[in-house]
Amino acid sequence: MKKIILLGYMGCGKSTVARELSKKLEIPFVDLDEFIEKKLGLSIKSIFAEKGEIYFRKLEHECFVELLNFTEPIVIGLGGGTPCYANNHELLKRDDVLSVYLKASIDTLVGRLSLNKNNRPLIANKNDEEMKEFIATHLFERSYYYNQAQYKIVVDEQTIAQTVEEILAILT
Ligand SMILES: Nc1ncnc2c1ncn2[C@@H]1O[C@H](COP(=O)(O)OP(=O)(O)O)[C@@H](O)[C@H]1O
Ligand SMILES: O=C(O)C1=C[C@@H](OP(=O)(O)O)[C@@H](O)[C@H](O)C1
Ligand SMILES: [Mg+2]
Repeated sequence: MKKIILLGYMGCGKSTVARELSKKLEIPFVDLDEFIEKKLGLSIKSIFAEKGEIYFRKLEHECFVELLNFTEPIVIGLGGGTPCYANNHELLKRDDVLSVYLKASIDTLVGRLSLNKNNRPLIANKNDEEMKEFIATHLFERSYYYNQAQYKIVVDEQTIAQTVEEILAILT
């Protein structure tokens, strides 16, 4: 079985959907952010604050490559920025991976992230209005990279279970 990689903007549901998908498939789930946090013994928030974003991006690339070198089947939830740095988007096209972009609209993302921004250093200090403006621009800049995924699912009207089912349908 190929390694399954979920990508997309912060709040699109990568971590949540990847966890549920791994249960259904009975294969391990690794969240790239959690893998990095365990490796350093620091939260993503602390890595950004203490070491800076460039340091994080280098580490994120190394950890992504390390996960891709696992030989067993695995579901990987990327961080929102992963495909957009260090040519990581090229790795989404490998024959041994199945990459899926979970595409969410600006309104969906703002709705989810405004309740859930404290551990996301890029948006932690923004109010709802600033966040909408930021996400609109940022999503536009990042879309090129997200669209390098092999598959795309529009998740706005979907429950977590429905998104999982769509990914399972791709696999069959
Ligand atoms: N239909 C849905 N699909 C995925 N996540 C959803 C959905 N509805 C609400 N959520 C919530 O949105 C948040 C998505 O966060 P998360 O999985 O951490 O996203 P990401 O890892 O892409 O940043 C979670 O709190 C999750 O419970
Ligand atoms: O979009 C980004 O650049 C980031 C997304 C985060 O992951 P989630 O998409 O899981 O929130 C995390 O990797 C870090 O805060 C940076
Ligand atoms: Mg996540």
